[in-house]
Amino acid sequence: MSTLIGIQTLIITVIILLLTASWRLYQKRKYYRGVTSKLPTLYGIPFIGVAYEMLDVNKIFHNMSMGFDKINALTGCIWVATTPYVLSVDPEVIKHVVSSPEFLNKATDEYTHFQNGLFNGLIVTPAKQWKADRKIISPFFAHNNIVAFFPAFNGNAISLKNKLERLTGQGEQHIFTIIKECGLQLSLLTIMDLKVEECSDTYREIMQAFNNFIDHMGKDFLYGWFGLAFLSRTPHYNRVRKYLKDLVQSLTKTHLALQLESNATSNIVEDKQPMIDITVKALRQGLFSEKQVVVEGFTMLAASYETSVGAVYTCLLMLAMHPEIQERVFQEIRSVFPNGVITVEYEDLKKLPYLDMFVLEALRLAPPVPFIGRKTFQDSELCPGVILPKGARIIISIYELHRRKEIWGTDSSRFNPDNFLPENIAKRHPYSYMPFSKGSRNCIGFRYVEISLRIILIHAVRSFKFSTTFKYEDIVHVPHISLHYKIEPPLSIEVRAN
Ligand code: HEM
Repeated sequence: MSTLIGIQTLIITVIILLLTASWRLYQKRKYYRGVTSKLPTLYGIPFIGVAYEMLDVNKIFHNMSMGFDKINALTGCIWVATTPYVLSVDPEVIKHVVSSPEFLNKATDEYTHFQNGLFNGLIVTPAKQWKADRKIISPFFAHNNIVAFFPAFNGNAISLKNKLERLTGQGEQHIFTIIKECGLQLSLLTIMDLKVEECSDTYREIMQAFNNFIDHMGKDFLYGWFGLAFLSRTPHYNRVRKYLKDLVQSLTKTHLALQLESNATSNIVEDKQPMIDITVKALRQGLFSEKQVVVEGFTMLAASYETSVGAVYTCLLMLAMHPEIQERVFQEIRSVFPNGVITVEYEDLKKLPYLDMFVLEALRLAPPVPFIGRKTFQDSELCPGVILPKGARIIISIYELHRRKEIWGTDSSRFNPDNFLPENIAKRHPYSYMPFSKGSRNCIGFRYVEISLRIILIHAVRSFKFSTTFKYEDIVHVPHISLHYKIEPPLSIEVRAN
């Protein structure tokens, strides 16, 4: 008898839960009817939406591309579980989104992995606080400050070159770890003013902790799509997080003491200012709290490292996979540095237009940040006739935008630096290409990386010839915190005679 009552109670509970969930879904669909009646919409299965399309990470970019083909439009709406997302690869819509103040907030669901108490700085700062924070940090990215870091950029590129040299003549080798080591060293130096000896235990510890942390964040990001982010928050994640937090906190304290000691009121600006000097100065002026100094430092460290190392690896890979293009890049670099490269100056960078085109094309086909997401904080017009209600999420797939056939032609996936000949650029909408996003909330570090990346390539390409047996067509990109490769192809490195 009691078993029967138990079953009855269970059935009634399930029915009530189902009815409540259905009612909430109905209300949500009603709330978004103004959008879904105007934009082509993929509803998928009730309560699941098209989430099943995202289960296989290796196919996400492919499925997204198919999705746009299915709706036969450049802007549409998809339901993932019970949440609608407006997706666009329409340059005109994108222009409006990234330039309008009502879209300045980030789509919090897509950035949950940043909310770990360390990384939740400028990238995810709510719009109302973001402008002031960005202004405080921006002197680090001022032209003169970046140029003052040229010796650091050159030193780092030489360090990478020396490490690659040890792999020459040894067949195909995995070089991504080496690139990451050098990338982290550069970020620690320019952002945290921390120079760590390569063979030291501290260096190994930081490297390991940082990579572990990024791996955890990657899981956090992928699980987060299904509301399961808590699965990634393991005790190990917390330990690594604490180690890194303590590290940045102690660096902050040291810098604060140094600044106070040297001259508490001095306004003399050093020739180059690592970012920590700028944020600690803001702390002294009462513009930042100590927590903000730590969070912004860490955010910058991670934002610069993860994206830059991906860009360096992609560029070397593209050179290896396209020998004729590599030869052109090399010949151009040789014409500017006929006797080899000792150091690269700012003026040298202006003499390498083909290298520029090559880099632009590499970031087109493998943009390190493949998606960006925004959220409306009031009802906002997306495009004529379509009003997004408050709280609507908009995803811009930079990856897909950079490959649309409507924009880049029928062989849009082919690696072709000529896409960036001035006459070809002129034919395209300016918002067809945006590896660093656009508008006021674009990548604050884009000049930093444009310069540091080119310096690395100049040193590397002038010294070595890269090749690989891995085929360009077999590359599979997967989303992580930044764009990753399902398989990271190994490269062969040979020393150039001259
Ligand atoms: C190839 C390398 C890089 C690429 C492709 C890249 C791309 C991007 C993109 C697309 C955004 C916009 C993100 C969004 O709206 O969600 C962004 C934002 C940002 N990037 Fe980068 N980035 C790169 C390197 C760097 C470097 C080197 C730094 C720092 C030294 C940096 C710091 C930041 C920060 C702090 C933001 C947030 C800006 C804000 O919201 O005001 N990035 N980046």
